[in-house]
Amino acid sequence: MSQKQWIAGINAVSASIEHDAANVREVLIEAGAKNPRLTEIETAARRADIDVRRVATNALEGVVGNLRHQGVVARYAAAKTWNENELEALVEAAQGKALILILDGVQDPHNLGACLRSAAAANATAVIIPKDKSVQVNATVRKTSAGAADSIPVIPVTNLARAMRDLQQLGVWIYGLAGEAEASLYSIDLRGNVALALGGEADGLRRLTRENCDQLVKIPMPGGNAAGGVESLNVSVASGVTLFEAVRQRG
Ligand SMILES: C[S@@+](CC[C@H](N)C(=O)[O-])C[C@H]1O[C@@H](n2cnc3c(N)ncnc32)[C@H](O)[C@@H]1O
Repeated sequence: MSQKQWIAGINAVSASIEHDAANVREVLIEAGAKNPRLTEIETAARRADIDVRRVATNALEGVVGNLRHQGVVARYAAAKTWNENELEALVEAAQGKALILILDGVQDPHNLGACLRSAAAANATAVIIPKDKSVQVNATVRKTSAGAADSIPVIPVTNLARAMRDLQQLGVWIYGLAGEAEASLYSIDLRGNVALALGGEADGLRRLTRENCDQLVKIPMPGGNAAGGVESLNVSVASGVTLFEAVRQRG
């Protein structure tokens, strides 16, 4: 069953109309707004047979709260939601080339959105997030992901350690990304069934997650601490670097 979600902002709404009009149920535009891009959205929505209404600003805020809406929001029938029972079929369908991103406790919706965008661009199989202690896919994540939140399977799991063991049973090798690891990302083979586990902004990989990885690897930072006082990369940057090393190796 699909879920109704609101998306906000000029780029997000126009992209949804352009790429996925069938799932856009309704567009609300701020009454009296003069921005020509809003008029373009109105025209595109009407052309795609989507209901469009001009409404007061507080009606827009009523549906998306504090999210920056730039005068336009859309009610979107989001893509299918996934659950952990579907992981096995996804891994099997990848035919020995599953590429899974595990995000252990990412809190910032912009970071999760950026990770999903990179994962979709890398043609990853799925992204796994814990149901607890992690931001879930919400309107901000959807907006930041530029549509990826609805194109890549995002699987919230109740027990991340158990999901990792299930993946290992399916023949998936799990690499944990940790700045203090001995081995370098560039020394490992990422061509088979692999999962890449990254930690949240403040705490990194939790102990149990770390213990369930087959190997920990680092992204070498030549400047490191000495150069700019930087101890680690942002989780979305680290995800992008790691996913695209896998893409490079897979040719
Ligand atoms: C902002 S960092 C977390 C920093 C956190 N204070 C810690 O102690 O790990 C978020 C995640 O990005 C990944 N990461 C960041 N820099 C990395 C590096 N140089 N090598 C490997 N992973 C890195 C790790 O998975 C980390 O948990």
